Amino acid sequence: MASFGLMQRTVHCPQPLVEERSSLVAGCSGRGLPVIQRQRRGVCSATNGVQRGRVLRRTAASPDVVSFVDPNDIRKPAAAAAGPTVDKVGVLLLNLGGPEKLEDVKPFLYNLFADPEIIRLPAAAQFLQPLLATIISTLRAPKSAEGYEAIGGGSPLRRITDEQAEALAQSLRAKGQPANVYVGMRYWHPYTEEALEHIKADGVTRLVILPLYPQFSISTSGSSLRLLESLFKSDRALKSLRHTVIPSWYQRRGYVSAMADLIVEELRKFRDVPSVELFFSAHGVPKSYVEEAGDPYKEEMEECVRLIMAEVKQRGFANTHTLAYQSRVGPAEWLKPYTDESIKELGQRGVKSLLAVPISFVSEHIETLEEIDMEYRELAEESGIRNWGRVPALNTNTAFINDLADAVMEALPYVGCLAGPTDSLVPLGDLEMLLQAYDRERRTLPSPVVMWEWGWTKSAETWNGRIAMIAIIIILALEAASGQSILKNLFLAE
Ligand SMILES: C=CC1=C(C)c2cc3[nH]c(cc4nc(cc5[nH]c(cc1n2)c(C)c5CCC(=O)O)C(CCC(=O)O)=C4C)c(C)c3C=C
Ligand SMILES: [Fe+2]
Repeated sequence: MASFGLMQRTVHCPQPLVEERSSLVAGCSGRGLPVIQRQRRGVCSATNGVQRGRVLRRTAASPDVVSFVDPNDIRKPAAAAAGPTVDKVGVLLLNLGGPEKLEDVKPFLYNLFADPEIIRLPAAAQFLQPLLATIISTLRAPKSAEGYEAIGGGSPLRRITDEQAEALAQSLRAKGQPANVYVGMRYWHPYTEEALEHIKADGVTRLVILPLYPQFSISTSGSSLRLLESLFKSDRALKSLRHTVIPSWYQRRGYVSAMADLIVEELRKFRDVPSVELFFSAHGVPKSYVEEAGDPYKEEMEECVRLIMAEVKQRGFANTHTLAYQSRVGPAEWLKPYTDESIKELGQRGVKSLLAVPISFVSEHIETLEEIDMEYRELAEESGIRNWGRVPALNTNTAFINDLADAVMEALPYVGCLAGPTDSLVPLGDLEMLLQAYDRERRTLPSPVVMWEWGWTKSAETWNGRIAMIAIIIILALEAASGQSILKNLFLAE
């Protein structure tokens, strides 16, 4: 596995470092300042206490959170740096976005497949990305549209995310921390760019960036953060906006407990509760993201499930569980076990009752409403599973939203602590650091959709790109001539 230094070795953390906590509580004064947090509970992921010159330290807000601090990166505390300006707090919720009407499906898919974090081509072939995105979105659109039609003609994601934003603003107000909450979607309206325009127009002075994905993945939070980084770099006003990022929060007690509440509530609806298999279905990612680029997603997912199961057990339920990965797109290998294969296998093993728990996402969306509720439910029935249940997404669950509000308040003291004349999104290279932790070399990833990686030298890479381009032109020409879709079977394999 390449370039995944932060996650490679773990050391057990001693008890909270009390002296350091107090200096950090006081609004980032002291020697070094807390920045992006690679969070672990009980166990910290660290090499040996120092990571590329950065000191690992517990944060004030969360004693079980470890921050990376570069002792050379000392800037003024946020309060002092703010001067006399009126403090206006903003929270930017990052999400994926979804087509609201059937006509939106194709352009939405184009945006998704044009994202280099979804299909990362070799350098020499990057100019092909728009062409590929056009081809793939055109081929995928009918199948996707069928799914969106089955759930009422569009994605509920925008509505639910807006409701979450409103609920979060209310919760923050109730906790004595008023804030404007903005929604920035990656692939559909309201786009991240639009949210940033509002943030500037409203005169926000401190911004907390909160991806609505509990676990970090290159393809989700990573993609949104990379986009933000480039937008911040190219805008003078944004460059000086003090901000911090909460990269993932799957291990927060409030989130884990809210998930356990929902699971237990659904479990109790079964007649024979102990026999129910808890079936965590996570969104998949290509295996190469994890194994070649060091995406922490799989590790965070497994830990998340472990924490939720521990909480469920503590509440007196000793049910067995399975974690599987759904929604594979294209022919490349994704994280295993696949949800469909797992369901069949459970059926063969004689499981008769199954409670599906969607785990990668906190809103209802096409993959819960169509894939799980319709496709997997049918498959479960065919596999002999007679009793089926599904845990709802958290949406605006009060305990969950209150926990997000706590996360924002815990992050606020760190906003802008290290902001200085730097180009990086989070103070002084910490987005860089976060992204480098899994993706230092920005290696070419075998695309989830098409693959032609067989070179390993610069010139081979160039030739791969050229050959790929020629191949695509030939395929397009053949398609045009024959009127038949040659690529279709590839992309619609799932
Ligand atoms: C092709 C690669 C894809 C990767 C990698 C991927 C990762 C990933 N996605 C989510 C959450 C969502 N995905 C949604 C839609 C969606 N995602 C892909 C492809 C990849 N996702 C496609 C092609 C689509 C469109 C729908 C379809 O055709 O299947 C959505 C939006 C759902 C909605 O209601 O509109 C979400 C949410 C996660 C969490 C994730 C990796 C961890
Ligand atoms: Fe997806």
